[in-house]
Amino acid sequence: MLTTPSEISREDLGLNPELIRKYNQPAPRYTSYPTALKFKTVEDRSSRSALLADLEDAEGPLSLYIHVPYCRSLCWFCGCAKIISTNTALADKYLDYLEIEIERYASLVRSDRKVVQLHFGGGSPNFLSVSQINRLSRMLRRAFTFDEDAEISVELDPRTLSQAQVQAFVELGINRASIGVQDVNAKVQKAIHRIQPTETNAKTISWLREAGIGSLNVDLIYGLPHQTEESFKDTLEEVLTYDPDRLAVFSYAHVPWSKPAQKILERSPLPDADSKIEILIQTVEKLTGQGYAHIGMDHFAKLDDPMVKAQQARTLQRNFQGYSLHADVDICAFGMSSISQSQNAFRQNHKDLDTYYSMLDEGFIPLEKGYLLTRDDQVRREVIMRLMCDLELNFGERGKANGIDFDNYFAAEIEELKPLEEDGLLAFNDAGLAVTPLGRLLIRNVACRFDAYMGKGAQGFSKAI
Ligand SMILES: C=Cc1c2[nH]c(c1C)Cc1[nH]c(c(CCC(=O)O)c1C)Cc1[nH]c(c(C)c1CCC(=O)O)Cc1[nH]c(c(C)c1C=C)C2
Ligand SMILES: C[C@H]1O[C@@H](n2cnc3c(N)ncnc32)[C@H](O)[C@@H]1O
Ligand code: MET
Ligand code: SF4
Repeated sequence: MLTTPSEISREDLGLNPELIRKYNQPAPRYTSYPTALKFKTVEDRSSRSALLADLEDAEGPLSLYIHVPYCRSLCWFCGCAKIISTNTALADKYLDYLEIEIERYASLVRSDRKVVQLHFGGGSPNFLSVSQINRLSRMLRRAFTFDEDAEISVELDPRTLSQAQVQAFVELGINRASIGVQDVNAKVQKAIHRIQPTETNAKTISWLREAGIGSLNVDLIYGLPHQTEESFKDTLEEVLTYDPDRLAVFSYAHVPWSKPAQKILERSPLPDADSKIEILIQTVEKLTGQGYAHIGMDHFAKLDDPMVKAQQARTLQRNFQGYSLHADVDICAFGMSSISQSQNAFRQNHKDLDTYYSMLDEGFIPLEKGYLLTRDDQVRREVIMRLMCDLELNFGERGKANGIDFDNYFAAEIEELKPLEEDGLLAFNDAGLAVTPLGRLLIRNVACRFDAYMGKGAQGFSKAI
């Protein structure tokens, strides 16, 4: 039986840099299985229809994702799909196309499906002006029916946020917000090209709280230039004074082959692997000592947060937005590069804005890539997702849920997990296995044992720590 320990100490983690180094290998973040790297280019009309087919008669709740790619300036560490501009008018055109896409998509799904979740991500959704936010709100409400209790969340860049925008998002219905802080140290901020004074964060938090937003998340990154254990301790202490409900503390993913601007960071001193491990251990100790649970990987939430309750109830989910409370939803994602997910398929929109526009002009759903899950994919997806969320696996239950004899189906995988038990990442028990606090940090390296596509090459993925 898994418990969510309120405090995790260095000893619990079996601090052994050797061991962490051994397991800190590139592995997917499993926001999907198979990962987006497995998606196949949509070649023709029939493969597009095949990807859309399982939307046609599907029922059940919907989760919507809207990608707003614009940002006013470039953070050199950034791994997201974004376009840098200060020209707000660009977003008018973007909204014109989002409107086409939303209407075209909505005509494919049953009109009695209710939206239980809506997330605005980016880029920076607060690149939009107040009137643009209002317009987006109208088009979503026109196309879809929202559940009264829908969870509506937005990612905000505090540096460019106004109180009027907060108000507009509140009128749209947001009840959760996530703000990018990354690091509060001035030297680090200069090195990453993101100057964000403390007062800016404080003002943002107070606007959001005053507006009645009950759930706030703060994003931080460790592994950035000039960061040390000492400097990151200050960042954590400062951010804890904001009293966020959730924290995401990401390991800096250095992928200069896909994000060339990250090469600029190579000119500054980056913490080495051992310092990153120290920073992470300190983070887990500090946050779990201050009333946060370690959900797994990079996520922390207050002990009374619904996310912690969902984890205890084994109902937590994992998708492209990270961890989520909504089970059995189809994700309909709109905008450049966004990824949709339904029972049997993943669909990704074009990552190039002009192509995204021209596909919509030509009357299509602007898909670039997609993937139809095989039966084996579905089994493995279920097992990997439960492991990532529950931090344990009940072999009997997983077998039953997937109509397989688990021990038989995964005999080779179970064998491969034995060395991980010896190294203290997990423990086998009568029912199956449970991940240890050390294993939580390396959960993607545990999960990838169930990934049929990992093989020898894990190219393109970042390391866990
Ligand atoms: C706000 C921007 C986003 C971040 N992640 C995503 C978005 C929209 C979603 C996303 N992240 C990844 C994929 C690919 C599919 C997958 O592997 O599940 C998608 C659709 C993975 C990913 N994210 C980063 C890298 C380097 C990779 C690929 C390799 C890997 O799995 O490690 C960088 C990165 N981007 C974001 C974060 C938080 C992050 C790393 C911590 C934001
Ligand atoms: C959405 C969140 O993703 C995080 N983020 C953006 N780019 C990277 C990267 N290269 N590595 C790790 N985290 C990143 C930031 O913390 C941002 O706020
Ligand atoms: N763009 C915002 C920020 O950096 C939101 C998180 S990054 C997608 O603050
Ligand atoms: S971190 Fe946020 S604000 Fe910075 S470039 Fe990336 S998406 Fe834009």
